[in-house]
Amino acid sequence: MRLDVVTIFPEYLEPLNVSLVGKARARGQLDVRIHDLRDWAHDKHNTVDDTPYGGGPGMVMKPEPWGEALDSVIASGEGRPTLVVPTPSGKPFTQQLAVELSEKPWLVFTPARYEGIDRRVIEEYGDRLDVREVSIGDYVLAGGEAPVLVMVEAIARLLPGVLGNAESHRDDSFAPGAMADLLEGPVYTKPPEWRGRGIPDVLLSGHHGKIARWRRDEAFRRTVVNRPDLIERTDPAAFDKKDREM
Ligand SMILES: COc1ccc2nc(C(=O)O)sc2c1
Repeated sequence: MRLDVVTIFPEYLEPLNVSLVGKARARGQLDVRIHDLRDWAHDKHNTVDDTPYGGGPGMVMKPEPWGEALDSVIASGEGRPTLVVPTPSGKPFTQQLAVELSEKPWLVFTPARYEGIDRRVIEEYGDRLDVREVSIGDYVLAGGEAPVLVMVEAIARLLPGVLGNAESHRDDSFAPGAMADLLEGPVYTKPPEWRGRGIPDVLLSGHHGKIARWRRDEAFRRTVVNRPDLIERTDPAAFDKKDREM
């Protein structure tokens, strides 16, 4: 997968050089290119914003630098990328969307600052590309760079060979399957006792069926407490089937 990010804060994307994404880049599984939008702002001050038509607070990102930047990025690759536009007014970023985007050959992210990007940019590229306007959640941020980091991690970990243990996907919170809409349950590791706290006996029993059932029950319990909204979405039949397999 190729992945481009156009931003006025390239340094904000430094975390894409480390850990899971950094290793995937080093292995050649991910081709990440970060571009400074100001390289396409040609006035003396590399201006990328201006006052909003119709008045109102703040500034709006000008269409010209974005148009030149996106034309340049798109011309530098093969085929047509999917444009991912982080915006508070976008559709929710979900695990399902992460899976869908992880199957695309080329993503271009356009994190905004100020009050957002002139609407005509989205319309211009929406005429020829698959454009996804996406929000990572209902809270107020100052720009789209942090959402890009979140989305890239969620997407990159789904790429073949990026996560060491293929099994790791299976029990992810929100991953497809009988645990599809349950949160992950508690996890434990050595030492067997820590500050007087031990390990649940079932995890030491070696009985895989009982362990699997305990983990599912704990996931269910945590979901009821923290995300009761997900319980309605869980298919009881999948549970019964899973019970029979354990
Ligand atoms: C000005 O650019 C912004 C501002 C807030 C914001 N919030 C996002 C989110 O995903 O919630 S993307 C985004 C972009």
